[in-house]
Amino acid sequence: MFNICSRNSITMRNGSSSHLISYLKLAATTSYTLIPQISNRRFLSVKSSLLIGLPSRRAFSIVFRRANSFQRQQKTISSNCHNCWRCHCGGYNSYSTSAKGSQAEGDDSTGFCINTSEFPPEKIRNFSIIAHIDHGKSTLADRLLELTGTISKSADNKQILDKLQVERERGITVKAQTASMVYQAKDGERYLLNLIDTPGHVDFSYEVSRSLSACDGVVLIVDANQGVQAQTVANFYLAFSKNLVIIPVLNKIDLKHARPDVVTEQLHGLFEIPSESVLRISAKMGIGIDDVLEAVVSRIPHPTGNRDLVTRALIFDSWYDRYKGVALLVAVVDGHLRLSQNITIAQSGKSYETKEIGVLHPDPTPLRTLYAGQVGYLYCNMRSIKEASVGGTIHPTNATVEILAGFKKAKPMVYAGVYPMDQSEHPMLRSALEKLLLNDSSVESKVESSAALGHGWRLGFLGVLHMDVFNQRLEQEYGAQVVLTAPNVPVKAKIFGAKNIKAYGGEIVTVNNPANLPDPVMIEEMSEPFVIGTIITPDVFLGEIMSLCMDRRGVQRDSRNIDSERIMMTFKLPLNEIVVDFYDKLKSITSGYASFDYEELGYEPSNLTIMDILLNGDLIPEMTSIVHVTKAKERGKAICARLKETIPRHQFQIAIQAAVGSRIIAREDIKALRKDVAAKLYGGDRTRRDKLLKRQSEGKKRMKMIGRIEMPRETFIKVLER
Ligand SMILES: Nc1nc2c(ncn2[C@@H]2O[C@H](COP(=O)(O)OP(=O)(O)OP(=O)(O)O)[C@@H](O)[C@H]2O)c(=O)[nH]1
Repeated sequence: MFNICSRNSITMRNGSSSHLISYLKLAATTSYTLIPQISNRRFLSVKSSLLIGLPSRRAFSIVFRRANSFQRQQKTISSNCHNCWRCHCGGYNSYSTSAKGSQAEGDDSTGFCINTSEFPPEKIRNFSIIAHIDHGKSTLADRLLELTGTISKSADNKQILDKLQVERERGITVKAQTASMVYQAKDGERYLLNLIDTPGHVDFSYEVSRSLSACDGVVLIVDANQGVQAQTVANFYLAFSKNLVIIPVLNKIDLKHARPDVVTEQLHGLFEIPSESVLRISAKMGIGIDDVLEAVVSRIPHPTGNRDLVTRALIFDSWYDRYKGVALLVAVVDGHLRLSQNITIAQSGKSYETKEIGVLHPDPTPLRTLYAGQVGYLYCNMRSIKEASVGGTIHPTNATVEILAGFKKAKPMVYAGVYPMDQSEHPMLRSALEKLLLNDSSVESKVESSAALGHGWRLGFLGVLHMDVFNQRLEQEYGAQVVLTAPNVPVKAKIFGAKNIKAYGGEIVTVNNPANLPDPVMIEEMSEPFVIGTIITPDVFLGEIMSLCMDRRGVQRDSRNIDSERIMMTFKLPLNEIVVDFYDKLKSITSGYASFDYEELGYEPSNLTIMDILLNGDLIPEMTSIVHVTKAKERGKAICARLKETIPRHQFQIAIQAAVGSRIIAREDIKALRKDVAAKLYGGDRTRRDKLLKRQSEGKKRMKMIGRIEMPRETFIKVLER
């Protein structure tokens, strides 16, 4: 009997059940028994659509067989196949075939029935793929998975590891993904390769830096056409600073305009990478992929852990499963992690029993043990997100171990308020946020409330794209409709006067919400965050880029040619000036040829001021912002004009004002709705008409003094939304 170890789950993720149907048909017409790799629930949820077109009741038995066999797998793992994660039989059968069903029984030639205990640290390689955005990381990951037989070859394999809907829609990776695969190297040995595909955009660099902690080397991809870009530089130095082995790879050599020699020269000039160590591949066409695998095996060192020591595992990611609770992604450093083992998280001191343990292959694939050097996931009935600490050390309960170095906490660059559309949805939004925050540990959250928007949260993100993606994930994955307020960067205020310092709990107050800024009379000095921005561009755009940066209060630090046409410039820029639309502007003036990346420089004193918005003299705290003195007028005018467009006309005139202290710096008026009170007059004395008009204008004056400005919630949202 054969098991058909298909890549069904991948087919499902792509939104098509056609492959699965064909396997089922195959199973129905032959004597095969299908034991697919996807979870019970997903399988059963698509059951009805799978049954369409299947010939007999046999199809039913296949479906139910799957459900039963999965449960059996949890309970009985036979001695035949202790750690069989490849064929997923859980010890139920000794041998299996590939998805093509072409293997004969007992044929182990492509590595079926893998026992993870076979792979001591020397036979393991943990590596990440890093690159500038769109240089081909996920495409290379697809080819590596195909070549190692982890997934079956198919034209449908496009960015398999980009699992989130937002990633598929935007075509970018936002979440690092892990996949384990087995590779038969040219030296005749079989290696367990744990690959982590990382995001390229600077806003997700925390994902990259966390992933690198579980790796011993990286594959640095550079597009052979575009050459070195800003994030290539940032990623290179990140890997370099962590002492990781770097395998430089030029991708897209199939492109007509590829310039592999020029790009190799760039790598040599910028990073002193020897030209002969640079691999040339085309991930799309599948050229040179085995060279990458060979380089991974031969150049990247194996993990240094020891199986005989007390277990220590580093938690480097987590996510939430609706049915199983919190999943932890771990890198086992020493010893081993077993099913039904009592473990403790050193940082929290809390203990659990492991309920499921496995590897991502690339879908969660249960097994019994994870050994030193291996990377996998575990469920341990953890329900609360507060218990899961990314960067934490797992050890056996009752053992004492040295805690592993964790991660620096991510420093949010941009803050925004998140409120439910309707306050009745507050509990639902809270639960959605908790789950998503578990999945994205770089987001900071704090409860806050606003008179206009009710109870909500102030969230800190690594950038505006990060904020957008988070918002989209809240909507798509949790159905939460939220109001996102305009993003702002944090500022620091230095307070003076012992009494004030005591009241604010310190001399320096970090303000994430402009409405919470201490009274300006108490502030001695304000500082804002600065960054070092790196721009790589063809030199013809030099002039426009210089004026854009200067307009954004930038100061040039450095400039150097990276080849005969391209230049790399660095600027010191205030984060506030680049956070929203700088990159878009840069792309538009350079027709998309420039790339931009930045790194934090810290806070520096700056001439900042607080700008209030008043409606008929009343302060609207939600609209308060902190701006540079030189930009206040421009910003004030823009906000007043936007408010004028969105506030509906009232019976009385509305003055919209932007003020810095007591000085009004911008003003717009919304004219009153005019009722023709003299309409019913037919002739008569002129004084009768004047009297009516005078009474009307007095009424309006009174209304203006006591009348509330009706700002429908939607109006508020429109102005606050970016
Ligand atoms: N011609 C050609 N195109 C390629 C090659 N590799 C990738 N691409 C294309 O480049 C685009 C980006 O590829 P991805 O694999 O998504 O790039 P990425 O680096 O993972 O992107 P992010 O995750 O967003 O940073 C896709 O349209 C791919 O089809 C290649 O070798 N040749």
